[in-house]
Amino acid sequence: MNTPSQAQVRRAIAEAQTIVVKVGSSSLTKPSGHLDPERLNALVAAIARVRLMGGRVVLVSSGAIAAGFGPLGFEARPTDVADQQACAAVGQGLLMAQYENAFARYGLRVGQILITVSDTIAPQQYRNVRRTLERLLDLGAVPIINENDSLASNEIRFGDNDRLSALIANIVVADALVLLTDVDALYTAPPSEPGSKRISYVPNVEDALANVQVGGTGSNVGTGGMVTKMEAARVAAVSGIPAVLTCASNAGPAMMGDPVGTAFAPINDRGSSRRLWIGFAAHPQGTLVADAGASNAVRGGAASLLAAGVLEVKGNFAAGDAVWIDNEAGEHLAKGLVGFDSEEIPQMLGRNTAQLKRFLGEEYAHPLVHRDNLVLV
Ligand SMILES: Nc1ncnc2c1ncn2[C@@H]1O[C@H](COP(=O)(O)OP(=O)(O)O)[C@@H](O)[C@H]1O
Ligand SMILES: N[C@@H](CCC(=O)OP(=O)(O)O)C(=O)O
Repeated sequence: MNTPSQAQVRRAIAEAQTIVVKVGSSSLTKPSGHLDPERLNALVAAIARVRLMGGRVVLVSSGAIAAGFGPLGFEARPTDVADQQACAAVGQGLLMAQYENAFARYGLRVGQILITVSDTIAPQQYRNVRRTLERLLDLGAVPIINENDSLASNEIRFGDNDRLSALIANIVVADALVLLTDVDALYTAPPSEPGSKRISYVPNVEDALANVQVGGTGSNVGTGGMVTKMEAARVAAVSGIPAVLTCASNAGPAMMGDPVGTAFAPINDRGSSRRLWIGFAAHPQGTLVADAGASNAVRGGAASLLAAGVLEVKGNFAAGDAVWIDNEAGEHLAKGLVGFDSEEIPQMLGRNTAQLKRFLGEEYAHPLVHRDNLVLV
């Protein structure tokens, strides 16, 4: 696709029907570990304006831990995981109570959704998340999403809401992603470094990653810093979704397409949300090893993976799970959703469609991975 101009990207954001807005902890809370109602109310006012003009907004809000540690008597954001989970349990309630009040002033309802990594991986849960979000939006509510910090174990956490917001933008097929933080834009280096310069437009985020020096969080409550925000902008760009990054006080102008913060151009056309999910979220549970012919066909991008071209199956998985498709050298060629359980596949290997039908029955005469469920890596 042709690289759009900054004005085109800003216009696309202004015209977005469905917007995912992500706001960081430092934009909603005070360093003492309490909510900052004034700043939260200002953000709600900006979102309500878009909502009342007919836009659909999904809010991914951090801040549970940062709003909970003060009321629980901690002087600073705790580092112990159980402490953090307890703070999140308290802070999430406070956060939602404040959002509910603030949105109610505009006659708007909010709906809380707490997500774990597995909800974006397992196909059934993914479909449930999607259906609930769509229904909330259809009913005019503002879904407010956070990671389920109190239940997620450390090993299987997103840990930051930046990447989660990009996945949510895919799930709801958003037209724009707005990343709100405590810095007004992306800089060529962390703003604390002398000489760092503000960047107002990133035509290709993958190229920019090589030229920008990104650092960790600048506050005592944020988590991912600019690294995870750039990753979120990259996932959005690759998914065909324009993004803008700026400070929370610029939320209104950012959503209106004004030239604030840093705009990121999409670098691909929009894919189907299902394919994007396979590409970004689905965790492969096993591997199908393709022979040379099947490897070429898969690499060509338009072919299904047939049992006749598969040499080996590895791992335990069920029909519908994601699997790697590797070549004989063990290189990953593609990721796909497999049509059969791992135990069913060995008897199918090397057989063409007619043989599968004759020896195993009609229900086996199908590709192992259909091309619609396959994404090249
Ligand atoms: N190249 C950069 N440009 C802008 N900010 C950067 C850069 N590298 C690191 N940062 C830091 O990232 C911080 C924002 O990330 P973070 O603290 O995680 O915010 P949030 O809580 O909003 O998610 C900024 O305050 C800034 O200090
Ligand atoms: N889920 C955590 C926040 C995680 C996170 O991404 O924080 P931030 O870097 O402030 O966006 C919470 O609500 O405290």
